[in-house]
Amino acid sequence: MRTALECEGLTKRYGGLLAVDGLKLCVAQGEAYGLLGPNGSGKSTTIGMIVGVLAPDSGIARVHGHDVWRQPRQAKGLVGYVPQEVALYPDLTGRENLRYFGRLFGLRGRRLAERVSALLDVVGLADRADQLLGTYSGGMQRRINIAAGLVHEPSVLILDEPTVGVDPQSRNAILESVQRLVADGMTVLYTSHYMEEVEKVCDRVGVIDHGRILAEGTPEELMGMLAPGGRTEIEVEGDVRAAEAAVAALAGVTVTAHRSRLLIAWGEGADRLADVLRALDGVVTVVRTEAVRPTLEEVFLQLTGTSLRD
Ligand SMILES: Nc1ncnc2c1ncn2[C@@H]1O[C@H](COP(=O)(O)OP(=O)(O)OP(=O)(O)O)[C@@H](O)[C@H]1O
Repeated sequence: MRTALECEGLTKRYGGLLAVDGLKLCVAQGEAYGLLGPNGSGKSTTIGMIVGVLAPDSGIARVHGHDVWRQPRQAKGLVGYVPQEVALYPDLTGRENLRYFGRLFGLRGRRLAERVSALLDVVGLADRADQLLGTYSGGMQRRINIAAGLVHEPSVLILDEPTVGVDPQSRNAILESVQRLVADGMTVLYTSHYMEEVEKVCDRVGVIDHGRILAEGTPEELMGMLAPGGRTEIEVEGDVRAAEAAVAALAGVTVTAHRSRLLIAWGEGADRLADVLRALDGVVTVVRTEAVRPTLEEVFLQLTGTSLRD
């Protein structure tokens, strides 16, 4: 496994505020890593130090082994950075905007034209390419911003909350573009405070708060931390309170009732659905049983005691 991106002891203070606190991060080549945390948790500050626009107080960030501060040219050339703010020209078309960024990176002639066309395809905007950027929706402008971050063929793409404030259709288009890039081998660092996004796009997720990674793992691993044995929802017909009491009498099973449904949390390694169904026999009619996946939001709540959307 080759490391594409690594941070060690990365620290940044703003006056008395410790925004990023000794952060350690390692992203393998071809991996999509999600930094998931609420507003103010230190995501943008971390990214600023990785892309070389913010000087760390201490610690180091490396891209393919190049120190971002000691070898900035090599490191920055390998990174495509998509900031939260759209930094484009409204009076140029989408294609002209991308041509402009391509020229900044030394592309000319046919190579530039081909690269721009390919990028318009990646972000799904080929059909709007020759209209003025000012006529695009906010979400479309974000997609051109992503294409601009890719113009110099970086090996690592860093996206800072790329879907904030965009309409659902554009949000899906953005997620699909990132998924396509990952499938084609791009290394991605993706920040978000939406767990369903990092679940969809990322192989591994770090939960960040107060500038520290609190937990790290695949989305499944993070969810497994919450209810080790998983949970099951059982829809019943009849006296749901009597059903709740019958299940509560079983050892090692936690049950709560909501309307016509029982939510059952199993203890570690103990899926006792057969026992539960036996306990319900003659008390209520079981209509449906379904395994429930915990959300990353619940994981975050458990880790930090605060909601992800604070
Ligand atoms: N230039 C600055 N001066 C002072 N404090 C700052 C500055 N930039 C960020 N902060 C503070 O540092 C902390 C981390 O902010 P940061 O922007 O990195 O978080 P974030 O997770 O990216 O949040 P958001 O999604 O709101 O951008 C916050 O408490 C923020 O208020």
